[in-house]
Amino acid sequence: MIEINDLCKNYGDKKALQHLTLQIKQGEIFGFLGHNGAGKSTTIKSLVSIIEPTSGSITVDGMELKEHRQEIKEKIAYVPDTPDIFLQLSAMEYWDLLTAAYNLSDQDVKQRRLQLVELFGMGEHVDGTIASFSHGMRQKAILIGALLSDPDIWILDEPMQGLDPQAAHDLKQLMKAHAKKGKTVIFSTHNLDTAQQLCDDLAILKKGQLIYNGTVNDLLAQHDNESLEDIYLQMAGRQDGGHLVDDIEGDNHE
Ligand SMILES: Nc1ncnc2c1ncn2[C@@H]1O[C@H](COP(=O)(O)OP(=O)(O)OP(=O)(O)O)[C@@H](O)[C@H]1O
Repeated sequence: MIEINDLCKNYGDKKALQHLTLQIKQGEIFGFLGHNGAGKSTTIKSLVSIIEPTSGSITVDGMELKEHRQEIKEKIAYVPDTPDIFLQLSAMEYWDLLTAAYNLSDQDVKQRRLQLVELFGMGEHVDGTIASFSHGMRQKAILIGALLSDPDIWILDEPMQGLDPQAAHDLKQLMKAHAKKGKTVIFSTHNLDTAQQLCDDLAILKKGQLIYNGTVNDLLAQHDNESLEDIYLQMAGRQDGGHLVDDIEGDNHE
């Protein structure tokens, strides 16, 4: 169980996260939704100790993150929202680096790495430098690296971004299978269909504040016959901007 209690993050005057409180249960797939700048990555980076919250706390299995940082880090695999890292390394060198950083033996990860490379169709690219990869191939290389160690908690920041439909489908299957094993999967997305397909619970953030926390089904049940997109846009979207597209493109419906 992950508990986020009254978490706040300020960047100067900017309140990126305001009093966020929620729980993420072991074995569930938990999704963060929200417009650009809503605070999804700030929450995720706080969970993986990349940024220090201004106030509030995070506990993982009863352990306070501030006091058990290393122990908790070892339970987590993290995929950042940009795959443009370690560009000068080859994919294999990058995976070897992670294998060493996580204290895994090459023997332990070899089979899993081969399986992941085959699944994501990266076989012919293992010796290519990450700099030479397309955006989607970089994303696949980062995903394979993160998933090498089969950790208790996956935290994936917009993981489908740039993936082709096959890879996106395969990743969703992996996420479901990981949760089915009793492990926890946390991800952010802008894709509402993906959220609807995968999430046991979700949080919708707006301008750093939590505006919904619960199941997709409960959210749909609260709004008779409306699509998740309509509900989401009513909750998180612009209140008054219906005329903007017509203003830009001209209203041809006279
Ligand atoms: N390093 C930083 N310095 C200053 N402000 C920041 C920094 N990182 C994020 N912010 C601000 O904090 C707010 C939340 O940003 P965050 O990256 O968490 O949003 P997000 O929901 O992940 O957005 P997106 O969907 O665009 O990735 C934004 O207003 C952003 O400009």
